[in-house]
Amino acid sequence: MSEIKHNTHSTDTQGGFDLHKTVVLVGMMGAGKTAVGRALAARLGVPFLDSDAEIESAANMTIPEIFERDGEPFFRTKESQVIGRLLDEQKGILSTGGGAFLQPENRRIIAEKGAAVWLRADLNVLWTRVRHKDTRPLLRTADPYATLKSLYEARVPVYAQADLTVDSDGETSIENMVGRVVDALLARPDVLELK
Ligand SMILES: Nc1ncnc2c1ncn2[C@@H]1O[C@H](COP(=O)(O)OP(=O)(O)OP(=O)(O)O)[C@@H](O)[C@H]1O
Ligand SMILES: O=C(O)C1=C[C@@H](O)[C@@H](O)[C@H](O)C1
Ligand SMILES: [Mg+2]
Repeated sequence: MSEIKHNTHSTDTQGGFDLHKTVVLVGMMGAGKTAVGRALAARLGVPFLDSDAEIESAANMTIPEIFERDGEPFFRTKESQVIGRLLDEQKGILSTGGGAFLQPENRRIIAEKGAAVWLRADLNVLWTRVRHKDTRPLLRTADPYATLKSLYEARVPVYAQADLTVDSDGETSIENMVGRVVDALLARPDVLELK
């Protein structure tokens, strides 16, 4: 009987991975930075960090509460501090908030200490993922779709400055996205290698 040969693919890896720098997930609200980031960290066996979650637990408030009480500029300052600290503390997967990569100083520190991966998704896909949730203060407007669209148009050229882009279409499961990100990262041996 002939032996069945498998392609060498991220999903077949059993020997583990060597992560050389923190992978920083960037992209719009609903891109899957948190959901894909958590599953990616589990796949690679590395810590998962989320700047939004860190800010919420440090403040003991939700992001909408922080925006309401202290304002967006305060949140952005905290976000930069948290991203800087997390990049210094340990290597892992760092999911950022949707606006984090817009700040030039954040892009500089991410480029210096990590590798940025843009999780790209079409506007309509993002909208279906965020429309029923009230957890994004920037979308608390009279026309949240129009707000999402204008943020999308303004931000896409900035996200495109990430080191790598991984596309998510409407049908892509979170596990599939993890496979796509792993494959993209393995093409960058300065970031990720098989053991
Ligand atoms: N590829 C995917 N397939 C199916 N569902 C997804 C996918 N990516 C994300 N989702 C779902 O979309 C919703 C938003 O995802 P998530 O919270 O990870 O986005 P985010 O990029 O972290 O957004 P934010 O910038 O607001 O933190 C979640 O319910 C998540 O499970
Ligand atoms: O896109 C944004 O600017 C934001 C996205 C979320 O992750 C949070 O960081 C906050 O709601 C702001
Ligand atoms: Mg998130």
